[in-house]
Amino acid sequence: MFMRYFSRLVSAMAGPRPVVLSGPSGAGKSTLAKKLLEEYKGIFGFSVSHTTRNPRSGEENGKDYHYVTREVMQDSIDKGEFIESAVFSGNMYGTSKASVQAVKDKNLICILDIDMQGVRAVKTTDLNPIYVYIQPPSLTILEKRLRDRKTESEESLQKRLEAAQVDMEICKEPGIFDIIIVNDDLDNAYAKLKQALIEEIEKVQKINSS
Ligand SMILES: Nc1ncnc2c1ncn2[C@@H]1O[C@H](COP(=O)(O)OP(=O)(O)OP(=O)(O)O)[C@@H](O)[C@H]1O
Ligand SMILES: Nc1nc2c(ncn2[C@@H]2O[C@H](COP(=O)(O)O)[C@@H](O)[C@H]2O)c(=O)[nH]1
Repeated sequence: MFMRYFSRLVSAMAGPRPVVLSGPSGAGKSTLAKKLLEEYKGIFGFSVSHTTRNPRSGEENGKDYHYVTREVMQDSIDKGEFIESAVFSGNMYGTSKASVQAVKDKNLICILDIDMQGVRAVKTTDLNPIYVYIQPPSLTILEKRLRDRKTESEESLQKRLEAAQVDMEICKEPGIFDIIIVNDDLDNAYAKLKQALIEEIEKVQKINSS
């Protein structure tokens, strides 16, 4: 009885579990994250990563990413300011401790959109997220979606497709992801994502209404 009460208290104090969205570039992670943030205002918060890549048209510094130089990013990593960092398609990306803390401070479910190297690194921390893998229906469809997005040079596109093939093998490792969602029809994929996160969503809704 006491132990049950104690473990509930500890889990309430820890706040909601974060959610990691991973999967190949172009699989639909940011599309799905944006839908969660839009539908559940005051429930989810986005961990704004740092990157050395250039902003795409329409992206905002501090909202989509913190855009920094390699020197600034490396210096922050060396100072221990990052939970994890990785080089993806020739650019540096990383999750700062401050970005996650800013979301946690508001008692929101923190969404991390990170690559497979980031997943491996987060697994060595005490963040305890729900790991969701967003899978494209096929590599052919992934390539079409990436090309249609018109954000990548041919070189970047090829690097991303190569990484996608590796990712799609790794994601089969037992226990690495809590759920794999095939993003074929967007509405179906989004419904599955919400279902996977319902416990955490209800936890925050309860806190907000009390
Ligand atoms: N279910 C879907 N059906 C058709 N197009 C989709 C679907 N989901 C996402 N898209 C489109 O595919 C493209 C890639 O999606 P998105 O940018 O969300 O991928 P991502 O996984 O966040 O990629 P990255 O890792 O490069 O940031 C976008 O143009 C998006 O509008
Ligand atoms: N390990 C990390 N990966 C990250 C982070 N932020 C984004 N990403 C991943 O990078 C690729 C490419 O993103 P894009 O915006 O250039 O298309 C994608 O797979 C993201 O998930 C991070 O902080 N750490």
